[in-house]
Amino acid sequence: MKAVVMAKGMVMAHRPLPMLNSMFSRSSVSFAESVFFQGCVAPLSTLRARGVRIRSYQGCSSSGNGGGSSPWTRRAFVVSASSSTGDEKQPSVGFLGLGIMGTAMARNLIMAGADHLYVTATDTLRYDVTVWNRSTSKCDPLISEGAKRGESPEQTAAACDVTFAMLADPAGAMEVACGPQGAVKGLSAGKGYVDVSTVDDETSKAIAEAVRKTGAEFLEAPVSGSKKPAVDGTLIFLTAGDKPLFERASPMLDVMGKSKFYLGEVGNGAAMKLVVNMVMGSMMASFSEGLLLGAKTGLDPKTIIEVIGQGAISAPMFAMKGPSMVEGQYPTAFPLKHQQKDLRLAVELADKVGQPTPIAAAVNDLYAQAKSNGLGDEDFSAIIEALKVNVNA
Ligand SMILES: NC(=O)C1=CN([C@@H]2O[C@H](COP(=O)(O)OP(=O)(O)OC[C@H]3O[C@@H](n4cnc5c(N)ncnc54)[C@H](OP(=O)(O)O)[C@@H]3O)[C@@H](O)[C@H]2O)C=CC1
Ligand SMILES: O=CCCC(=O)O
Repeated sequence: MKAVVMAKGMVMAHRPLPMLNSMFSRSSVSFAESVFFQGCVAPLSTLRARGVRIRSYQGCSSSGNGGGSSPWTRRAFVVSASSSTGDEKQPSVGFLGLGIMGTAMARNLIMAGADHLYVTATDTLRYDVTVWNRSTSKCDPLISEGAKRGESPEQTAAACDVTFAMLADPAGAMEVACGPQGAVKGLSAGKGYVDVSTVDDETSKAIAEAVRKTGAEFLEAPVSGSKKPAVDGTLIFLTAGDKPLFERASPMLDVMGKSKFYLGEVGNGAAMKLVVNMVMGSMMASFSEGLLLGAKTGLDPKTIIEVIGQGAISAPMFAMKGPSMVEGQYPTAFPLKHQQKDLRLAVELADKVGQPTPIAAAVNDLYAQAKSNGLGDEDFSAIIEALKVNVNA
């Protein structure tokens, strides 16, 4: 069993156990007390009093050497430990796809248990996490933070009770689930596969069918919320599929998110996600047009953002992205290429069910053009650049 003893979001680094022990036994006991009272880190004595045997640990620091009056201020630790009984089975969790979202989500699973440290020793780190990514180097930071390395999606799914997948698009999700070394090959009765990628309903249904043929259960669970909510563990899960898996995976979803919706049949989660992102893509394009039109008429874009922020159309997205858009900066949280993929999938879904979506269709064309102009890896707020090009053309 491992115990996580840290505040969420801190940067990890290795430290030897003797150093940890000496930190808590010498004059820096004040560190242990002060951090404990801030609710960040439990002193080792507290862990031991709760029956946890310390084996080894990794230290971490949020800001260089701590930056406070004590060199240990704002430091925290991940401790590999065993309980005095040692007979609990840790649920094993696989995570396939360590991009912007997957890395942050898997990290929260690795860190799970920090909030429970004060409850019982057996509540310390609840998950034994195995990670896999196509570009293997993306696994390294999480391995150093306590995860195991998966050799392939197949091997990861075979080794884990529940496996999550967070892939770029339908093709990636299919490849990882059903490809030659796909997760489906490692699944069997009793296991679960949770696809949190944003895909269309047909892809999700095809993966569900392949998963269920193995006897395993399937849940689609695309997320609303971007990089920061993924880091903060405040995503919104839009789930559908096998209810028993929803229930089994709920504690894991709660580690990564702030809320979850269960929407019934597979396909409903995908549809809900596409509806939300269709609206979001149009909002961002419209906001961009407003900023550029205002600027052309001589208005200060910062004042436009302030006025919008106080009225009925205020949105956290405008307040968050607007100031950097005005500066021509687009730090990537949600890549533009993925926003275009979601618009394309939403328009295809609308076609399939016979619902006109002329606004989304036009906005999709705009994002597609921005992507072919080299903006695909920028944040989707870079759509404003495509409008600058159009206006000048
Ligand atoms: N970023 C965001 O704000 C949000 C994104 N989403 C959705 O989540 C998903 C992931 O997004 P994000 O993390 O931003 O994307 P990234 O582009 O950062 O990561 C994509 C991941 O997919 C992997 N991948 C792509 N194609 C394949 C393939 N054929 N086989 C194996 N692996 C593949 C990549 O592997 P490799 O590293 O090897 O390239 C990488 O791990 C997307 O569906 C996106 O629409 C949902 C909510 C918010
Ligand atoms: O799919 C990406 C969603 C981004 C967000 O909800 O902010």
